[in-house]
Amino acid sequence: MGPRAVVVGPPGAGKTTVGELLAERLELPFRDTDADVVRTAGKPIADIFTGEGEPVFRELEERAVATALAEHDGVLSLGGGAVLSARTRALLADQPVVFLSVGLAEGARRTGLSTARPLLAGVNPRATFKALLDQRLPLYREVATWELVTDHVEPEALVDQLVERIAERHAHSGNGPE
Ligand SMILES: Nc1ncnc2c1ncn2[C@@H]1O[C@H](COP(=O)(O)OP(=O)(O)O)[C@@H](O)[C@H]1O
Ligand SMILES: O=C(O)C1=C[C@@H](OP(=O)(O)O)[C@@H](O)[C@H](O)C1
Ligand SMILES: [Mg+2]
Repeated sequence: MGPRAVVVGPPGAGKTTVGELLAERLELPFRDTDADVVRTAGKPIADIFTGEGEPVFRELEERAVATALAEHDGVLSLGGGAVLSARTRALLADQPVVFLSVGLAEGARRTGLSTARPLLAGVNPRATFKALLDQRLPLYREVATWELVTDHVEPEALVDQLVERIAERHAHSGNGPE
C-alpha cells in the first residue's frame, strides 16, 4: 500500500515532531529515515558527516528512503536533504507528500537549539540556512502534494490540518478508511 503520508521540508520544519504526532493520531506506525540511517550505520549522523563525509550520508539516506517507501505503511518523515536526490524525487512523484515549510528566522531559531545537524554547525548557521532554502524550495515544491506553513502554528494544529487533507484525498481516490 505504501505510506499514508511522507513528510519533507527543511531542518526545523517539524518533520519528525509532526510526523510522529500525525502517526499517533491516525493510529499508524511512524518511521523516520534519519533514525534508519543511524541504525544501519551504527553511529550518529554527525559522526557519518565527520568520518565518511556528506556523499556517503546521502547514499545511505537514498537507500533508507527507497526501502522505507517500499515497506512502510504508516507515516514516514524524511531528512531535510533527502529531496536533493533526483532518484528519491522520482520515487516521491506518486506518493502523498506533505511539505512542511518554515521561514528563515524561525527555522534558524528551531535548529539553533540543537547541535545534531552537522550541516548547520558552521560559523554562520543563518546564512547556511538561507542558502539551503534557496536551493531546496523548488525541490520540496516539486514533490509536494500539500504545503503547510509551520511558522506560528503549533504541531497539533498542523496535525489537524493534515488529517483533513489526507481524509479528502482518500475520499476522492475512492479509498475509504481501512
Ligand atoms: N510547529 C512548531 N512550532 C514550534 N516548534 C516546533 C514546531 N515543530 C517543531 N518544533 C521544534 O523545532 C525543533 C525541530 O523539530 P524537528 O521535528 O526535529 O524538525 P525536523 O525533523 O524537520 O528537522 C524541535 O525542537 C521541535 O520541538
Ligand atoms: O537538511 C539536511 O541536509 C539534513 C537534515 C537532517 O534531518 P532533519 O531535517 O530531520 O533535521 C539530517 O538528515 C542531516 O543532518 C542532514
Ligand atoms: Mg527530523
